[in-house]
Amino acid sequence: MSKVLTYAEVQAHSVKKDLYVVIHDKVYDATSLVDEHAGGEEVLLDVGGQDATEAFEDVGHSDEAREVLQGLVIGDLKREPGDPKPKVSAPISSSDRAGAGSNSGDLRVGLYALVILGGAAAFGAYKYLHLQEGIKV
Ligand code: HEM
Repeated sequence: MSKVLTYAEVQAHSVKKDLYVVIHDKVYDATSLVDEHAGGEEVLLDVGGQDATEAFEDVGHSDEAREVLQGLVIGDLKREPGDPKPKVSAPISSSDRAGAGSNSGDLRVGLYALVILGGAAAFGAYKYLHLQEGIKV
């Protein structure tokens, strides 16, 4: 049973004994987590009743942490005009990563070409200089 909460409703739960956070526009009840959180209670209290997406993602939480998160979901956030904007526009999905991968693949091919051409040029220069030295002697 998934609820829809407004940002104002989430903000009303910002104390240790009643702590909601928003991550990727879903609302989580982090109350039970406060005492067990490996990152400490302070960081959770800091984002209590607010959008914690950026803080959560910046830490680079493990898949296990994401599973814990799934167990805490209570509903979806309904953004209303005037509410704070999403901190991070979209979760980094595997398809995004694949896209980035192919881009860096292109870049890598370019870099290889550069290294090979650079090597060839250096070899040519070396040979040329050697030849000149040879003529001088
Ligand atoms: C309600 C959502 C959250 C859940 C379910 C959660 C869960 C966890 C878990 C399971 C770990 C252990 C390491 C891992 O598996 O990645 C962890 C570590 C950590 N978390 Fe969170 N966390 C949440 C929110 C936050 C937020 C908002 C912050 C803010 C900065 C934060 C900061 C940290 C830090 C700094 C660590 C690393 C601790 C260490 O490696 O010593 N977490 N969290």
